[in-house]
Amino acid sequence: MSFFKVEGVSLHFGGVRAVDNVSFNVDKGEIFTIIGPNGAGKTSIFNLISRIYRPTGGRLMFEDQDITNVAPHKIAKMGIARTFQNIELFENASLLSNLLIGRHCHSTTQAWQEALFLPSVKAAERAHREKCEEVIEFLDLAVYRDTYIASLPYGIRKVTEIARALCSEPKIILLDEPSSGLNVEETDDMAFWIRDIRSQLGITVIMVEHDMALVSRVSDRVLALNYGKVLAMGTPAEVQQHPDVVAAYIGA
Ligand SMILES: Nc1ncnc2c1ncn2[C@@H]1O[C@H](COP(=O)(O)OP(=O)(O)OP(=O)(O)O)[C@@H](O)[C@H]1O
Repeated sequence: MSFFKVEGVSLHFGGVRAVDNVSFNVDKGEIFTIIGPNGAGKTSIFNLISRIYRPTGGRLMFEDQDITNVAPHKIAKMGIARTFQNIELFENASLLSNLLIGRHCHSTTQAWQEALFLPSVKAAERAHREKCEEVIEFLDLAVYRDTYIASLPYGIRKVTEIARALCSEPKIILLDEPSSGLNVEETDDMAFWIRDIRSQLGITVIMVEHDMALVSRVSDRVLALNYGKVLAMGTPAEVQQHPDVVAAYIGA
């Protein structure tokens, strides 16, 4: 069984080929990173996987199921969660409230049951809170649990976004530039979190990242894109030394 597969996927915006016939596989438990100069098509691939965009051609397979036409909310329910390049949290809510929102794809109770506050609703609520507390503990966020997002330092917000994605208990987490805006020490911590997400939680990581030191430290394999096309794929060292990749970055 192949875990996650992108097969000949394209995305065109008018005349712009943001993604042009791209194929790759990601194995279960892998840390797979997509790199490329600005405008290479990295975010477009994330938006295709999370179904924000519908591909112009090709298909996406997850655990041998064709997910090309699955609705975005169902993608989350199937076990694919993501973070965004520009943090997307509710600023005027506590860290814990933001995580509880991240659990909503697991909600099985109906509005009428919630209105009556039935025992099943109380049990579900307790389970949601327990999961959030587990994630808070895992990412060392307990001290910030009740703090409003607006009052949190940027680095903690980045970790909170990851926490929110983890609360949905994903099989794959898509991290869009996890180190952007972080200082050296915070980037160092981020490398540990990324590796722990894989090693301790068994979650597969697909990441878009510009910081090549971080890419080399954590990635099993790297895919390099330019102008929507695959330039190279392999270990971080193989891809970094690939002449087409070197040329793309020098020309960028
Ligand atoms: N909604 C859109 N409408 C039109 N063109 C778009 C749209 N989204 C992306 N593009 C174009 O598609 C190409 C790929 O963009 P994308 O954002 O995927 O690149 P990227 O590799 O993520 O870049 P960056 O590193 O700057 O975030 C670019 O030429 C971009 O201008």
